[in-house]
Amino acid sequence: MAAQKEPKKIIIDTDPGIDDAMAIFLALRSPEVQVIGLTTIYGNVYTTLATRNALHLLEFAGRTDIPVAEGSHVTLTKETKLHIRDSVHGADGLGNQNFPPPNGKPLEESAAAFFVNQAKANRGKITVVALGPLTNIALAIQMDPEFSKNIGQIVLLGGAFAVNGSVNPSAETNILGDPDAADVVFTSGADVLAVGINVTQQVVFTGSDREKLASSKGKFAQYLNGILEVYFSNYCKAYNIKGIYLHDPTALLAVVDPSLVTFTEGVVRVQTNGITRGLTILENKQKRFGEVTEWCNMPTVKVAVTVDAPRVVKLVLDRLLD
Ligand SMILES: O=c1[nH]cnc2c1ncn2[C@@H]1O[C@H](CO)[C@@H](O)[C@H]1O
Repeated sequence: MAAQKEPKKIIIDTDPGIDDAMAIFLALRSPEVQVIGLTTIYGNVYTTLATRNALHLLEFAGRTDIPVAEGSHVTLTKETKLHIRDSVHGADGLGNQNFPPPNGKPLEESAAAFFVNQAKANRGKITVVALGPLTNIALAIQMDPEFSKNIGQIVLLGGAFAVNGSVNPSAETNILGDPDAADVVFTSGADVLAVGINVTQQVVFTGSDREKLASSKGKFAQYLNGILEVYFSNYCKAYNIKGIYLHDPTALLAVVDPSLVTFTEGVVRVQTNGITRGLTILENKQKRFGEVTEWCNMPTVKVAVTVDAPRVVKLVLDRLLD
């Protein structure tokens, strides 16, 4: 028998968030990964609520052994006017289900310090799965010049490569949340895989998939079926579809099983101002430009280009139904 591979140590940077909750439960149900911490960030909700929801989700899962480190309340440039997506996720971020407040507390350590210290203690062994704006990771990069070398990989849900954004035609939600932080992360030299909505919008979880959750007796399936109501109704209004895009779960599963996506490689820069603020531009190498550009001599990243959508949906159901 082949030797059992050691699970990948992951830290999930999250703004829970309905599809974040789905991704977190998938991680907890996947033997291929070991969740060593959650870090929180604003995005779908404000950071304080993200922390509360992260603690709540771990308590629901019976996994209070996993620490939560609270992240930044402001963007990298200290902006406080944040883009919060509570219309998509409900005012509480978790589908307006009136869950009780958690008993636990976050660590004293900030999310950025947690990243720096964990990466130092486990050189090259940690994968960050980033499901919200990239402020905490940019702060870790600024805090420790060795961080981008110490961290194993950063798999992030973000960007809209050559397709319209999700907030406006140019920008995807997480990148628009903190475009300056995203540009720092993309140009940091770390091993980055960006899973953008050009890929995740191919992964549709339909009403009949949701019915499978509803008829399952599993506690995760039941919980998710409840919080998904708000998410489905927003997608019906926004995209006129009877299904939802599995953004965060796809990024998480790309870590669990890297063969689910294919990727290309190149330099990515982020527009940080103007009407296209939040736009992610990948240099596709089809042309050697005659002049010096903002993409020249920058480290490359991986950008997902295809996904095996049926296999992602099947894996989601396999892991969540029982
Ligand atoms: O319809 C939407 N509009 C804005 N943000 C969304 C929507 N659906 C999900 N997300 C949130 O934004 C990221 C994907 O761009 C995901 O992290 C998800 O939690």
